[in-house]
Amino acid sequence: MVNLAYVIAGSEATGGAGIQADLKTFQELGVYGVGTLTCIVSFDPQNDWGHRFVPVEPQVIADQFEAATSTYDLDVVKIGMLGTPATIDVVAESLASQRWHHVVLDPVLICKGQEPGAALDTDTALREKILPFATVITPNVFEAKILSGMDTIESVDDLVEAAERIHALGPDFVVVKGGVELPGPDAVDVLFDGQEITVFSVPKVGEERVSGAGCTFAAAITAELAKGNDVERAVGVAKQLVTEAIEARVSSHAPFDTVWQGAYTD
Ligand SMILES: Nc1ncnc2c1ncn2[C@@H]1O[C@H](COP(=O)(O)OP(=O)(O)O)[C@@H](O)[C@H]1O
Ligand SMILES: Cc1ncc(COP(=O)(O)O)c(C=O)c1O
Repeated sequence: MVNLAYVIAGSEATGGAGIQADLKTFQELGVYGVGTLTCIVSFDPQNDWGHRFVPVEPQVIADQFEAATSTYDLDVVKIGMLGTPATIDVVAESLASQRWHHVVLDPVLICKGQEPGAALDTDTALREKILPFATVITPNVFEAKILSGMDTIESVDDLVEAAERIHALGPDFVVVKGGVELPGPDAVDVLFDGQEITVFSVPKVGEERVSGAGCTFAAAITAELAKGNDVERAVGVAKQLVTEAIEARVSSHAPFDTVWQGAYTD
């Protein structure tokens, strides 16, 4: 039987993050990936090679959704970067038209190419319109602070408190990722299912933030859920895969500091 997973996310032109990383991760885990593109992120030579962000027209997003869901029976979806309130509106309407077994939300707020004020609008729209669909949400420390209202997240106890607060917003499962942001030797994530906390911890691979790690992690959770695994097992597989991917990128001396290239090829 072919397992299918769906992703609604943005393109990150170097292939390290975004829908490219999502689809590669699905493939790596033996799941057929179907994708709907929400925005295009590239580098802007006019702006110190910072991010250039272009949203896809809402109607085109709706059309892609219709094509994907009328062709395949999709009931597990990952939501990555949406980017604007208008995109969030159309994705929320589309999600409401189907029944989902799992909706994995990676609450990417904005990328560097957007005005800082855009994060607030996007945050409000995500909370109001997409969060109610999420069965699993995977915030990093920055996103967890915004969603939980906590000023600081600096310890495993803080990750736990953030997970509990975010759980109260509605998702069935919350994974708060400490990553390199949490001080200490380990990359720690906590999963809260409303009753129990499970801690996933590995020694940090370097100290730098790795672009694409969050996309790969949430995509791996999604792929494992599409295979019928439970959330705790899916997070365990995702943690192992993302750690190996970061190790591979570091040891392969990828040409770009913050983007892992060829993570799965060594
Ligand atoms: N340097 C690292 N070494 C090991 N694991 C890491 C490292 N950086 C991030 N991770 C892990 O990768 C996953 C994605 O985390 P993170 O990078 O915080 O997400 P995001 O890309 O959303 O900021 C988490 O499981 C996190 O703990
Ligand atoms: C389209 C897109 N999606 C997602 C992300 C977030 O990537 P991650 O959190 O995995 O580093 C980025 C970051 O640049 C992006 O450009």
